[in-house]
Amino acid sequence: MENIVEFKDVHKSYGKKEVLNGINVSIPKGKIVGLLGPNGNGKSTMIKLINGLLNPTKGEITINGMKPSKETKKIVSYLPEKTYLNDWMKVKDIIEFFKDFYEDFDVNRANEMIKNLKIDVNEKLKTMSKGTKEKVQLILVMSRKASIYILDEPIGGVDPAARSYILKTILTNFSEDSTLLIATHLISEIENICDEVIFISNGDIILKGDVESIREERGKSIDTIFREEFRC
Ligand SMILES: Nc1ncnc2c1ncn2[C@@H]1O[C@H](COP(=O)(O)OP(=O)(O)OP(=O)(O)O)[C@@H](O)[C@H]1O
Repeated sequence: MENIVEFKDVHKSYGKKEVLNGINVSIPKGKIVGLLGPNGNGKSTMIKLINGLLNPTKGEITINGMKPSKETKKIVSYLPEKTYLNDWMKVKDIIEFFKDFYEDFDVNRANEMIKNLKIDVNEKLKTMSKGTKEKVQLILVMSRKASIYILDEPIGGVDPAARSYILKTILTNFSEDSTLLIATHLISEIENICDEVIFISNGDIILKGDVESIREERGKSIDTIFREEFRC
């Protein structure tokens, strides 16, 4: 199976603190992959490394065979944990901004989702609730025709009804030759859309595999396995 992202012996330290301890993992093309782990275990660090926002202390990361660079940014659609958008912008201005900035941005797809979620295009991000802001950002990211979508905690602030709509929308828009990597704590919500899961614990990958096979082998849901593995 072809892989879109590969981590080869990737270490990452912040000062003296090592937070990734030599990660070897690959993300296959065409799959929806859940990156799961408790707070502070290295999920965002892995995602920032893929996006070239951080450099590994040791080891190598490739996306479609290329190191993270300007070229790889063209094929990666990334939803960061914290917004980088200007608060004073209206939804319609942000859509224009994305249209100008990304060649692969599908305005019609964005407008349709905005309409279905009853978001006012004249509202500024500044005055929106946390959940609505999250919805807007997710819509923008999912409206690109990218090779890989990377979502860092995308639906934490969104109410359950909108969550189902959003997950459904992700699936509807998802083309079979693209890949989705989703880091989240909301495992029960996403386990039914994931093909594969990766568990990260203290900077090590402790479980990786096909969701169906893991469930069958252990006779438990991914959510239950997670709760057992990371019991406080
Ligand atoms: N800029 C930084 N400087 C120092 N330490 C950092 C920095 N960023 C992250 N860390 C530390 O690295 C570890 C991993 O953090 P990371 O954000 O990757 O975890 P996470 O699994 O994404 O957590 P969460 O689920 O809470 O977002 C944590 O102990 C965190 O405190």
